[in-house]
Amino acid sequence: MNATAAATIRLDSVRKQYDDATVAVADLSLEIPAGELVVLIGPSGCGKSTVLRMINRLIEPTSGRMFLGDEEITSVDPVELRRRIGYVIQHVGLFPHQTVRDNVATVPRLVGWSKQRSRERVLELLETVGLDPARYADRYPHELSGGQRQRVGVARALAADPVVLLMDEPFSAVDPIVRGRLQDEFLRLQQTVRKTIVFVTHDVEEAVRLGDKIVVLSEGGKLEQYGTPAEILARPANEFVAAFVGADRGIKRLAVTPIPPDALRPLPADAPAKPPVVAADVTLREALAALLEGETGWVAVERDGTVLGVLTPDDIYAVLAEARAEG
Ligand SMILES: Nc1ncnc2c1ncn2[C@@H]1O[C@H](COP(=O)(O)OP(=O)(O)OP(=O)(O)O)[C@@H](O)[C@H]1O
Repeated sequence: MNATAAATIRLDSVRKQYDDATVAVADLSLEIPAGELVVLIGPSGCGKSTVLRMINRLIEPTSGRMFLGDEEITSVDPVELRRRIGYVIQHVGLFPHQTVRDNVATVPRLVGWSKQRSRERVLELLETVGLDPARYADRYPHELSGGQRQRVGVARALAADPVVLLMDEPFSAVDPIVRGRLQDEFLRLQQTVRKTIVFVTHDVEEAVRLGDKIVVLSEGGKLEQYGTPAEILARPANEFVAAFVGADRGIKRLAVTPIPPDALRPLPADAPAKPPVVAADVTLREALAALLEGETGWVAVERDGTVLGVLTPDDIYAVLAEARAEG
């Protein structure tokens, strides 16, 4: 897929105060690098959606400035701006009386693409999000499952090749299994399209799984920490972040910690012919899952068919304890 260059998003002392004096976002400065997926998390009401909706000007900031690349977007025409920014929300908001094909073609048509170009783009995108166009393009939204509707929502948001994608709890209305699958697909999609994505969730696990970086906000849109998932789990900046990411952050860290090659032990002489095995590039979480499924009490780690060594539960524990001590 031909991707338009992604753009850096910069917020400079952005504030939103409502008429009733509620300060949703007090004074937020933040830079989201081009092509990265940054997740906003924080307790309910802390201003996550407000931040997102200020970026596409569905909510007008009270003060401060916002930039897309070098362009200040605080004062551009909001309708024109929104054509350059994809937006996906929890309940998708597909047009119920339009087919999947027409829903996805909404923005390409608005921006004046030819019928032919729009049609090709729709087919390409449906394939990309895992929906066979022959089966689904002419269905209506009510003829789809929740997960399929969410995929159409993502395809629609990507249709006119936006420079930025804003996603507000896009996967929280589907069951955990479908959510896991959508997250996996979405990560694969991001590998291809490399958009700048701002993703809101209240789910720490989702943030850790998807985010290149995570922004932890507290009430009033106050920035508590901005860092990679591994940094935030290993070294929460303060009590607020530690409490928010949870007492089980050791477990969560498994998902962002690679297998350290120097922690491997030699393959035991009495190893069975088919021990549990994982590839060397998976995380400790996958290694632990494979280990727990087998009966050996360890898991073999291999690269290109060669066993590099084995990992035991004690080794996994030691890696986490070491990282904690460093933090
Ligand atoms: N129109 C409004 N008038 C006054 N206050 C508002 C208005 N809209 C939102 N707020 C307040 O702004 C704050 C931030 O709301 P926002 O929806 O951004 O939070 P959030 O972090 O996305 O919450 P959640 O996780 O519950 O969706 C909340 O305290 C909310 O009550």
